[in-house]
Amino acid sequence: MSELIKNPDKLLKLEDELNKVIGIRREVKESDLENLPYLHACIKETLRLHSPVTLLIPHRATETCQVMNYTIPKDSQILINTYAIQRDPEVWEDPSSFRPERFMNSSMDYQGNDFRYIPFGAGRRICPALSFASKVTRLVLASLVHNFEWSLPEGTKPAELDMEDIFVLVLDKAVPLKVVPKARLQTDEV
Ligand code: HEM
Repeated sequence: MSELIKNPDKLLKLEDELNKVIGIRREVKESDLENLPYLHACIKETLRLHSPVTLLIPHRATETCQVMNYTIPKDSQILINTYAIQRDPEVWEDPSSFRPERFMNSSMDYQGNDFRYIPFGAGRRICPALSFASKVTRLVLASLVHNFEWSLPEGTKPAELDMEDIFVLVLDKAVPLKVVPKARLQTDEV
């Protein structure tokens, strides 16, 4: 929500997709998700920039192994810095910008097959809730954007939003987002 409020053109694009696919007379359903590629791209881009588990869960090398030119001794503790990987300028164009479009018409997904993008980890210890989390985050974001118009409290400009992250157990927003909702659906369901 913070990135969308900060980038009103992206929010408009998402509202537009929701209006076209669902219309403004009913709420979003789980079965709509497969027809909302821009929504999915917004979630992927958010997980790239603001991956909650920035160093994955610590892993251990069960045997000495070679990774590129590095020898990893048996029993080393391994931390994978997804925060750095997913903002690496050698891999990502304009890495600090919120650009969901980079995931449109792209086969890159978060299933752990592409080490440039691993917000849920990879391999045997990949997040077991990947599929659940992917659906719930899309459903919640779609419902928030589809059911309400969002604006900032008077006097706050999108460009001034504080986007600093804070590292606790997972990465969180240092300054909570304050927004004002206004119902937009023309239905009695909300
Ligand atoms: C967007 C939401 C989520 C993200 C980005 C996420 C990400 C991750 C990551 C990066 C790992 C570590 C993988 C690794 O070290 O290779 C992990 C592990 C795990 N996640 Fe998630 N997760 C999310 C939601 C959830 C939810 C909702 C649950 C539970 C209902 C959950 C349960 C777990 C568990 C139990 C593990 C440990 C798996 C193991 O070590 O074998 N996650 N998750």
